[in-house]
Amino acid sequence: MKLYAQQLVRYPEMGISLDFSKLPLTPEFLAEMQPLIERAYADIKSLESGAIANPDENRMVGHYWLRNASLAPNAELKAEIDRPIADIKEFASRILDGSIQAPSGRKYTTALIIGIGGSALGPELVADALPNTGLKLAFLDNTDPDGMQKVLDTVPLQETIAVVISKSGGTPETRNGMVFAQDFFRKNGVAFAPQAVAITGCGSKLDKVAEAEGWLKRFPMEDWVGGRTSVTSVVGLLPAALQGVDIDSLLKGAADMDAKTRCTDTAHNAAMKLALAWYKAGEGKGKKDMVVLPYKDALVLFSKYLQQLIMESIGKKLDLDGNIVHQGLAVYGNKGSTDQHAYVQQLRDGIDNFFVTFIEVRKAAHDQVLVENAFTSGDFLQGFLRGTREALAESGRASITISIDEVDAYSLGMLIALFERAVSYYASLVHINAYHQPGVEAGKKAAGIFLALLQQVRDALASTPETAGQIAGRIGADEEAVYHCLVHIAESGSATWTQADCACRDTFAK
Ligand SMILES: O=P(O)(O)OC[C@H]1O[C@H](O)[C@H](O)[C@@H](O)[C@@H]1O
Repeated sequence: MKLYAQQLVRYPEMGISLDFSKLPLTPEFLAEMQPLIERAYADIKSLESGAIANPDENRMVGHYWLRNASLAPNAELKAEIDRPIADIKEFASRILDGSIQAPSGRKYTTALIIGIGGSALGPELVADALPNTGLKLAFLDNTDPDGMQKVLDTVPLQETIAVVISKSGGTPETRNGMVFAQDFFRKNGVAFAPQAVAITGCGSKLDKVAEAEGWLKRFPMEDWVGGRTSVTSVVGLLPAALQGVDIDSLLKGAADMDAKTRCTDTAHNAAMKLALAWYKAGEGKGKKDMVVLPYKDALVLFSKYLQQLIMESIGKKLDLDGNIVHQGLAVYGNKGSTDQHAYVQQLRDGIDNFFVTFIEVRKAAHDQVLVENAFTSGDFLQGFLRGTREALAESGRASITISIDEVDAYSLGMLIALFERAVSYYASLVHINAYHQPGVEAGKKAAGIFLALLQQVRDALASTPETAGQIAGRIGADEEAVYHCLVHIAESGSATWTQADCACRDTFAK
């Protein structure tokens, strides 16, 4: 049998196949990995049965139940899944058919989604990948005031429903997005609360604000769903339903992939094979980055989505026994064949520190135009995919190719579940906790310290010009940090800044 056929995992009834022939999982490698493979199957089984799979936060990890509620360990949890889905569908259909109208009396046409990280990347992926037959979606996914203003300037406020998403309900960027949007609504004479929906944990800060202000609707978010695996929860499903996506199809794609990759026969388990390929490529230590190259514009955000899913899950300092391991799997990518005109040069000829995951989409709805002789654009796209894959292989560069028939709600659900499960398996293979993110806290704490210093520096600014060093000396703070506070204060218009030849002699005054 040819290698490409030997190294293929196919689920023809689902329209997906994975070709590992350019990163072959040899019988010897599989035999060597068998003990770890068995551990990974046992781990995912206990995770799906409701074990505390996130020991640090003492939480169950239940995103797989979201697409098959019967797996949830008890009736209460099962109801927590079924009820919101019915609720989402009912709410979205009433928004779409106009039976819930904006206070202006108009039908809603736009949804402004406010969230960040796991509370934005999934909805953004779905919004970009799938057709829009319902509301137009716009996103505030950062605390950059100029970025937010740019988005707000495009939304018709009197027919815009605002959906604020935060699992914790306390993420500063999302709170800032909400306050910024509220301010914009107010300045334009539109009340925010009657057009606002919250998706958040019960009793969170956001939940309390939404309740106190009488927002249109609050959807609870379960504590056993992590942000980066929340796209098949209310976080992803409500925006998708508002966009007009068939959310049952999305869930079905994910459920079917879950079912296929629950089997312990590795030869037929696409997610386990994916995890094993990652392991093989990077020797179980993440020594090679994963470049994601979807040859379909609709999937351009997929690499960004996978970046969080994989890097926040796998990038860990400690293993489950507390040993320092500094695990990780770096992910980047854009789309083929655009990348061929950007960084594929390095992939082919430069440093060999990566493997590629090609994503091929077999069908194209608009491929009737002959662009050269008998060839269409789609022929070229296919040619570039196959050509790049071969050219990389010729120079010894490994790749995996995932092929799907088309990008629709079903196949997107399928891809999301495939990678979620590969992450679960890979985390077990390398023995780390995939479901916490302790490292993220360090940046948040440091930002808090900066803000406290910013206030101190603002209060300390005098009308006589002083250098950062002089102010730092007066308030007993670090000179470099004070300098950056002063520049920020000056650039926001609250101080004058006289620049000297050398930065350390710059002076600042009120
Ligand atoms: O949904 P939220 O609680 O607002 O969290 C949004 C995001 O922020 C955090 O910093 C985490 O690192 C992410 O995993 C999370 O998705």
